[in-house]
Amino acid sequence: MNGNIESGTIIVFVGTSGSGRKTIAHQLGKELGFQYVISHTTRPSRPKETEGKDYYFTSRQAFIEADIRGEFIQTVELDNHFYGINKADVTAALQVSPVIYVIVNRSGANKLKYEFGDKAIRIFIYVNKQLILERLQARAVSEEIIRHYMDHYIEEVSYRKDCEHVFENLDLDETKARIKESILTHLPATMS
Ligand SMILES: Nc1ncnc2c1ncn2[C@@H]1O[C@H](COP(=O)(O)OP(=O)(O)OP(=O)(O)O)[C@@H](O)[C@H]1O
Ligand SMILES: Nc1nc2c(ncn2[C@@H]2O[C@H](COP(=O)(O)O)[C@@H](O)[C@H]2O)c(=O)[nH]1
Repeated sequence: MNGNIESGTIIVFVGTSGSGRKTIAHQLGKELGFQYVISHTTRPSRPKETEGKDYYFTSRQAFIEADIRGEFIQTVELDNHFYGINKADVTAALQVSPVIYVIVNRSGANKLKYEFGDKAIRIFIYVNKQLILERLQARAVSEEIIRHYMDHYIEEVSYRKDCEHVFENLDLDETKARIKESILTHLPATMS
């Protein structure tokens, strides 16, 4: 393992935005007792998002200053907004649970793989572009967010070849069951 990251397993949920990553990650995290590491972001919060639950929403200046102090394990800039995972949040989460999880894009997944090595398990979740569009429209998501998801689709979907496990999320319960089974293969039997 690189850097000073303590030993522990990190489940990295990655994939195409709108494919159901958050739904699956949080439901499995709750079921299996994994601790979530909340990202920090400079993007404005969206309807129904809560500070300290979905993200830590922060100003651009505060984010940059924290980055200069070396507080982030990884950062990315997407559509003029910064996102990052704070090292102290990772440390704190690992004190609560030996298995933690994050939801990030491909560059974040790459960096976490580099830092955690074999202890990072990348779970790639996707559905086809048309299905994402239909799901977003059914939820009356804004045109701006839909465009944001669609713009990054090709870049994100091509990352699946690099991940430890890949899942198409058609039936939610079935996908969750398959992901759970895969995750458990990486953990001691006492955790199942
Ligand atoms: N298998 C499924 N079938 C139908 N709808 C689903 C399925 N899985 C998740 N959804 C729904 O799709 C929507 C998007 O899911 P979610 O927010 O979990 O996606 P995401 O990939 O985390 O997206 P984001 O990029 O916003 O983080 C939610 O309304 C969720 O309830
Ligand atoms: N590399 C990182 N990616 C992150 C982080 N937090 C969230 N994300 C990913 O960014 C996109 C856009 O998110 P949105 O909430 O604005 O739609 C999505 O793929 C997230 O999973 C992070 O800390 N690092």
